[in-house]
Amino acid sequence: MKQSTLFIDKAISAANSYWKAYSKVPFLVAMEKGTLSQDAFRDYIVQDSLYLRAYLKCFGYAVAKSRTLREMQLFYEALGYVSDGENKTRLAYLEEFGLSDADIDEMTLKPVGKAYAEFLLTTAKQGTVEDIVMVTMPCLMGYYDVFTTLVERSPHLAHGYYAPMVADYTSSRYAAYIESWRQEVERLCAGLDNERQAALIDLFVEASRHELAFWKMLL
Ligand SMILES: Cc1ncc(C[n+]2csc(CCO)c2C)c(N)n1
Repeated sequence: MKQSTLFIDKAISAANSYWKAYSKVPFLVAMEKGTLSQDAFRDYIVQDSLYLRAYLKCFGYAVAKSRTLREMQLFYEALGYVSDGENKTRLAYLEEFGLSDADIDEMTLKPVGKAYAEFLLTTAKQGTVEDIVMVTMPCLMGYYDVFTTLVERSPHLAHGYYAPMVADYTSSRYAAYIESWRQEVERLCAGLDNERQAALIDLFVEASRHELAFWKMLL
């Protein structure tokens, strides 16, 4: 296979050791085997709901830091996409546990999730649009990678209790969304000098490390 020269693929290669580990974490293996407890899944939905609030704010910062109207629209749309798309499934699970987003507002992230959220928000506050993009991509792209790997390995996941969640992250709509971000990353980062590119890859790797820690925090 011809090796990709896209900037995003360079970043994913640099974070390869983390990405390879995602689908092997105890939480996901238990989900796959059908042994995950309701308590552990509830905890995930709660922690993830809290995490997503920080994640959404990053796109808010990106809107404010945009240099063109097109960039503003890109991040405004990303905010909408994450808030609507992701939310429906998450809200349905939350409801099943007798919780609402208002309840979540009163809850707190565990230290590992908090460290990830703080890393995202510090980068968003201090950084440029490119920094924000590279720090938010491991979440968006990593989930596609994780859930496509999982259903390939265990096709039954496309049907059971976790089906709505699995469908969200493996759909052709989601695949197209990822593809559009791969191209945006290229437009934004391909022309930057080596030093800037290296710094952006470092941010991507660091966010990937936090993603893995988040998965490991859950079980
Ligand atoms: C810790 C953590 N990391 C990644 C995601 C996945 N995710 C968050 S926003 C988004 C974009 C599309 O809705 C995706 C895929 C998550 N939920 N929680």
